[in-house]
Amino acid sequence: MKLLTAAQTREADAFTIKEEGITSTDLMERAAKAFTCWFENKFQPTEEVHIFCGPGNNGGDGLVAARLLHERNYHVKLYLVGDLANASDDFKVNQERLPQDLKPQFIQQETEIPQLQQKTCVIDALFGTGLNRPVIGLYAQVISILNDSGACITSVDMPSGLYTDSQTPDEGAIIKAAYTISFELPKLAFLLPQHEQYVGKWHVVKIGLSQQFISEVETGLYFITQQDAQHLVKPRKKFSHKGLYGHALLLCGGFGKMGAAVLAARACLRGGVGLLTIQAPQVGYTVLQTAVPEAMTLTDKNRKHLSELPNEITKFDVIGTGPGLGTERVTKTAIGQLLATAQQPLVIDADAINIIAGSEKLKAQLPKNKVILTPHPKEFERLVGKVKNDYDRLQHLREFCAEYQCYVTLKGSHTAIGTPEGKVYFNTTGNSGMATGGTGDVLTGIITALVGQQYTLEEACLLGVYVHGLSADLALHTVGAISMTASDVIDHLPKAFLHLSQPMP
Ligand SMILES: NC(=O)C1=CN([C@@H]2O[C@H](COP(=O)(O)OP(=O)(O)OC[C@H]3O[C@@H](n4cnc5c(N)ncnc54)[C@H](OP(=O)(O)O)[C@@H]3O)[C@@H](O)[C@H]2O)[C@@H](O)CC1
Ligand SMILES: Nc1ncnc2c1ncn2[C@@H]1O[C@H](COP(=O)(O)OP(=O)(O)O)[C@@H](O)[C@H]1O
Ligand SMILES: [K+]
Repeated sequence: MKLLTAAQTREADAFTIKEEGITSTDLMERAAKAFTCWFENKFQPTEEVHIFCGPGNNGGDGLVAARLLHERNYHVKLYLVGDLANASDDFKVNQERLPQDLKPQFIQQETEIPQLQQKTCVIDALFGTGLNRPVIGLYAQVISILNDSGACITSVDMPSGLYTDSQTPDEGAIIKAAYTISFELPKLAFLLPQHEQYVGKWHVVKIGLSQQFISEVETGLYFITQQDAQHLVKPRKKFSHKGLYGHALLLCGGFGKMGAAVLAARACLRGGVGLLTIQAPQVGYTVLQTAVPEAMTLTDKNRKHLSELPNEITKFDVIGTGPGLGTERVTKTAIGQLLATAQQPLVIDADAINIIAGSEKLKAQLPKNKVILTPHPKEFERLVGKVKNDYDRLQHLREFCAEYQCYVTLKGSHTAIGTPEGKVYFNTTGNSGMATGGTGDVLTGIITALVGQQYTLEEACLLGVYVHGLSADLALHTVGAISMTASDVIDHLPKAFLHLSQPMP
């Protein structure tokens, strides 16, 4: 599914209005109804609801929500903030439509800003996607007082003051919402960790924006939905055999870190690979043969560290490497050999990334259109240098993928997948239970398995991160976030694949 910029969202609104032959006021009514419907499910009419409206259409939504909630017997207090001489047309229409017994209070100076009790229910309709400069002055004072009050703030479409798709300047005030209710699609800003304190929990409510416009508009930004993931899963054929699902090689593990190889290998098997061979240093032999009996194990000549590639490397369909390797000199040499000789796709993680990041020569040797790198943010910075903020990180992601013609799954709460053509996909599954050692090794195993099964590199990244997060979401029900381990994520992979294999409604 696509993510739209603020400008594209405005175009989508205008297109929908024209296509359906409705007025912008009608669309506003529809949007505010969708918002109110969510709100009514969340908050009881017993509480006071304080609604703060700005001068544009976001404020217009606030006015409609005030009218609708008032009709439903909520105790509404309505505040219209700032100079309303240039308020939008739909704002003015809806100000006229307020019932007689719902009198707004006007806030034109700081002394008129109400002091709210902790936990007071607030709707923030100051600014949405039309924000065009940082919020300062009176609006910033309102935002600051609301934030400091400890009120429970629900933002309409966007937390006011936050830019939709670019870095908000430091001087701009931003609402800290508990909930943000976005119209039709999520916004890029919601997916970036630096905005967690502003966006709170976000939900999307449908307002019937033109599907034709959304399908035709050009964007490089996407988020992965369950439907997308379901479309990717390839059912198995009745007369299939293990030879059809790929022979994967994992070059993983080192002294004291053989667990990483075990996790990657188990995840690779649960990811559906046909055959799996692991090459590991000698200390890993018994561990791997015992912990992962389904896999074949080759031992390195080195006792503690990976130092060589297997002889018959051409027989493997995909090679995954990195988890638990360490960065010993011998291992660096082996990774250099791998990049120089491997003909098959490579899934590169953890210490293999660190080794490559430390050498411009190795970076230049990354084979084009054959590599998936799976760094966490620190590993990514080792590859590209220090980044200034989350937008800068995304820019580096696009540039790196274009320069090296590779795929990168930049891991995080919403893992971002960069492609050589400049697209970025955000994952929507996963939870904080995954913030524990070894979950990244599991992802390496899953993606390696998918590439082995002839998924394209892009498909393997998209399905891999989605199913990885989905497993953790399913694990949440049984083990919770605090106790979750990487092994729990592997244990729930079967359920996750079953979930995605069910026929679509
Ligand atoms: N279009 C539609 O049909 C639909 C739109 N919908 C809703 O509309 C929202 C977008 O509405 P919008 O485009 O009117 O912009 P909005 O976010 O209200 O702000 C613009 C106003 O704020 C002002 N302003 C801007 N920055 C400022 C600042 N820093 N400090 C002070 N002032 C500032 C700016 O003033 P100006 O730049 O002219 O001085 C202008 O008056 C969208 O998020 C959704 O909620 C839904 O109802 C669905 C149908
Ligand atoms: N708060 C979170 N929400 C969702 N996913 C998370 C969260 N924290 C971590 N993850 C996921 O867990 C994995 C952690 O990977 P990584 O840091 O490489 O772990 P390790 O190196 O210990 O294996 C990534 O796939 C990441 O997307
Ligand atoms: K808002």
